[in-house]
Amino acid sequence: MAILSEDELIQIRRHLHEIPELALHEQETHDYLLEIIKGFKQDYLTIEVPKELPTAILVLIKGRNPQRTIGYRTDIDALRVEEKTNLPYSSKHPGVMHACGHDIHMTVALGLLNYFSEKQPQDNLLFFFQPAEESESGGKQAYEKGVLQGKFKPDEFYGLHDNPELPAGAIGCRMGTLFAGTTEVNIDLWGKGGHAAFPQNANDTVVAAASLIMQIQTIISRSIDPIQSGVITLGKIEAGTIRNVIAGHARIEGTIRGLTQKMILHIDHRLKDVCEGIARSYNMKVKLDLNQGGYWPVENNPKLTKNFISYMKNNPKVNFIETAPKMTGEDFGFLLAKFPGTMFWLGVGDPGAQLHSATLKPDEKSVQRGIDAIKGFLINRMEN
Ligand SMILES: CC(=O)N[C@@H](CCC[C@H](N)C(=O)O)C(=O)O
Repeated sequence: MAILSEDELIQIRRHLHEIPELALHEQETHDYLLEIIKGFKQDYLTIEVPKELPTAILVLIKGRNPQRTIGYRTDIDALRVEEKTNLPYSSKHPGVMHACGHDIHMTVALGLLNYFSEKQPQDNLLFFFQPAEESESGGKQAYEKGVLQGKFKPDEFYGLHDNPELPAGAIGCRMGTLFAGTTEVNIDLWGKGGHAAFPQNANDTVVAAASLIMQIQTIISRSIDPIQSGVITLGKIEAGTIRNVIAGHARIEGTIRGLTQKMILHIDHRLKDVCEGIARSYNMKVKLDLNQGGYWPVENNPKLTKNFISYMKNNPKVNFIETAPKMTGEDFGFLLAKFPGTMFWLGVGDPGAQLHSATLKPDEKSVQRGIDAIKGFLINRMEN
């Protein structure tokens, strides 16, 4: 195979968009990626599917005169979102959508891999197609299961996330923290169900959950320094079965965000206090389960990121935009705590939509522009 044209890349992206899969279940995506990668020139490639993480793919391109192994990571999973774009290549998997743009991420990675499989790089290049970014901490799992060891250990690591607010193909980055750390929150309340007409004989978890949700709102406004930042979003609540039965169980699911680990732990701590208070005042069992997994703050390495920004800023073909930190989470944060590197944004020019929205329609021009900018950076990095 020769170097893929922009049209061919867009066809690949559209196919990936049609087959979104949830974390750790990315089998069709994995098989399609592998089929494409096996179609590339194989002379310098070593391809491995780690048995410890079977939907992942590692591809090492042997360098001409390697001084280091440069890692490039893309995530491959999708979200439980029902697509509403009306695109002819909309998701064929009901209730699941590439609403976070990982189809764009994968296509950019394939474009880079395709280019360097034809034009052997100076350094070794490692491509990591990582499952489970949206949940289940695929990056942390890969690290802890020893997937990124031996010849697959990067000396430095790069990865991107698409950004609908930035123009298509623009590169966004900053020194320091790019993304927040997150903690997944699950709260179960157990009271006593009963007849709607006899609340005195029951212990209503809907009322307790409502009170808990309102008290949680005071954590950000009253317990943290307003100059610092944090978020608690409770995205899901379930309780009861029918209007005239008092619910004996309620469940709330949410996520905590903070730009430093200290802030996340502080919010975690306050949440525990509030849950304990609700348990006491409503006389019911409240179980709080907090799980940070691998969603650590994404801290860019100072030296490598300075070099990355300097290349992007000084390249007249790149629209570089210095960005503020965002409260999105990313399990690349865990990998950047283990390997020095840089995470950056790729603009996909869809300012009317947000990540995770059912109408997200990334501008496909971002794919080729992203490949060109990152390819230029990688070549420059290998030469310096
Ligand atoms: C870029 C992005 O949207 N990432 C996700 C990461 C999920 C974090 C974790 N599962 C949580 O919800 O806490 C995000 O929601 O920011």
